[in-house]
Amino acid sequence: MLEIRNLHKAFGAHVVLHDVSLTLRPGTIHGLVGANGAGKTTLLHCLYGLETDFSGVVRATTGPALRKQTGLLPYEPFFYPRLTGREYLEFCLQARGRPLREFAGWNRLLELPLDQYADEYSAGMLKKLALLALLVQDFNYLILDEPFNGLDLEANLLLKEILRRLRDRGTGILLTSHILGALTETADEVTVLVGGLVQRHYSRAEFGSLEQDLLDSLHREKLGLLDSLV
Ligand SMILES: Nc1ncnc2c1ncn2[C@@H]1O[C@H](COP(=O)(O)OP(=O)(O)OP(=O)(O)O)[C@@H](O)[C@H]1O
Repeated sequence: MLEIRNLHKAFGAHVVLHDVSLTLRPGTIHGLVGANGAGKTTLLHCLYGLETDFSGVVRATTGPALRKQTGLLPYEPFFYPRLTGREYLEFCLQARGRPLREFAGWNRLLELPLDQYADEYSAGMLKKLALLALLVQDFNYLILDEPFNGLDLEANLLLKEILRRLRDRGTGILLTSHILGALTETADEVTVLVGGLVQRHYSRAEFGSLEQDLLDSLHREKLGLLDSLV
């Protein structure tokens, strides 16, 4: 299990995460939802060790160190423009000390032109390349920041199915999305972050009220704003 306990993170005087706790169990998909600026990416960065200046506990409760058994899809992955897709995948494997392998199986699904340079890829193709680099590595846990963003309809459907199958064979997946349907169709539980605080954890059985709660809080906020304007 990956555990975040009492995570507190500030940038200077700006407190971005207040005492956040959540767990990612093997064989589950855990969705993280929240408004722009709520702290989702910061939370993922603290979990993965890209931010280190925080208080609280982040750890894998069993097995090797968290980063050894976890793959991260950053919100904006970096690509060397003059590496081909295939070279990028090989680079990712080598950087992890993993043996090189054939990518054809997974790429029959994603259909990337692996021998073209990354700077010839569209934004959606780059997203697929970053996902492919994770899929070929068989991680125990995946942390995915907006994995559906920028993918075409077919790739969105495919990714949902891939995530469900990985979950079913034991992978723990923590993902953020602004597309509520993508979360409720795949996730087993959802955590709502508001202003860096966990507002509530929802189990799958509670997803019906999740949409209504989000709508209510949105409406309350917007109506309050409207009252002050008109
Ligand atoms: N390196 C940084 N320095 C200072 N402030 C930062 C830094 N990174 C993030 N922040 C601030 O932390 C807050 C949370 O940002 P974060 O990117 O975690 O939000 P988010 O929930 O992922 O938003 P979005 O949905 O827009 O991606 C924001 O107010 C942001 O301005």
